[in-house]
Amino acid sequence: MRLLIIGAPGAGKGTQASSIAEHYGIPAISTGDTFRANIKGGTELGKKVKAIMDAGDLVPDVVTDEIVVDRLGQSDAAEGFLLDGYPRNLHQVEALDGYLSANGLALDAVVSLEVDPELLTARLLKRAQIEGRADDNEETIRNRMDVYTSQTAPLIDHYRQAGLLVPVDGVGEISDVRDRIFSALDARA
Ligand SMILES: Nc1ncnc2c1ncn2[C@@H]1O[C@H](COP(=O)(O)OP(=O)(O)O)[C@@H](O)[C@H]1O
Ligand SMILES: [Mg+2]
Repeated sequence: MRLLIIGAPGAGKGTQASSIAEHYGIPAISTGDTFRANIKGGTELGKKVKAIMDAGDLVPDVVTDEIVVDRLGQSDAAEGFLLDGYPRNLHQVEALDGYLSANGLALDAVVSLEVDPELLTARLLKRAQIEGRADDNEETIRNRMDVYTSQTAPLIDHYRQAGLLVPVDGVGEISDVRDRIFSALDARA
C-alpha cells in the first residue's frame, strides 16, 4: 500500500497514521515529526527549520522534497508507505509524482480527514497543554490554518480528480475514525 493522509492541522493525521501503518505493515513517514526530531537533536536541518516551524510557515520545498525522497528510498519503504504531512502544496505533489513515476510506482489512495474548523483549533489548544508543541499557540495556529487553506486544501480537489481521494469523517472517538478509515480503504481494494 502506498498511501497519503491529508487534513488540516489538528485533524488527527498523526494519530491515525500510526494505526494505518501498523495495520498494513508499512512505515508512517511524518515530515513534521522528522523536522521536530532534528530540532530536538540540534542538527543543521533542525537549525534551518526551527524559526519557520515556530511561525507556522512551510519549510522550503527543496528541503522537504529531498528529505522525503531520501526516506522513500530506504528499504523499509520499498513495499509501501504512508506519508503524513507531505505533500502540503501543489509543488510537492509534482515532486512526489515525479519520484514515483520515475520509479514505476503509484499511489493507491489518499485518506482525507474531514473535521470542522472550530473543532480543529480547540483540539490544537488542548494538545498544547498536553504535548507542549512550540507551534500550538493561538497565533501560530491561525497562521497554520491560513497556510493549510491557501496551499494544502487545493490538494483535495487534485486527488479527487485523480480518483484517489478517500474522504473520512474525522469527528468522534479515535477508534471510530480508525474503523471508518479501514472500511473506506477496504471498500476500494
Ligand atoms: N510537507 C511540508 N512542507 C513544508 N513544511 C512542512 C511540511 N511538513 C511539515 N512541515 C513543517 O512542520 C510544521 C508542523 O507540521 P505537522 O507536524 O505535520 O503539523 P500538523 O500535524 O499539525 O498538521 C508545519 O507547520 C511546517 O512548518
Ligand atoms: Mg501531525
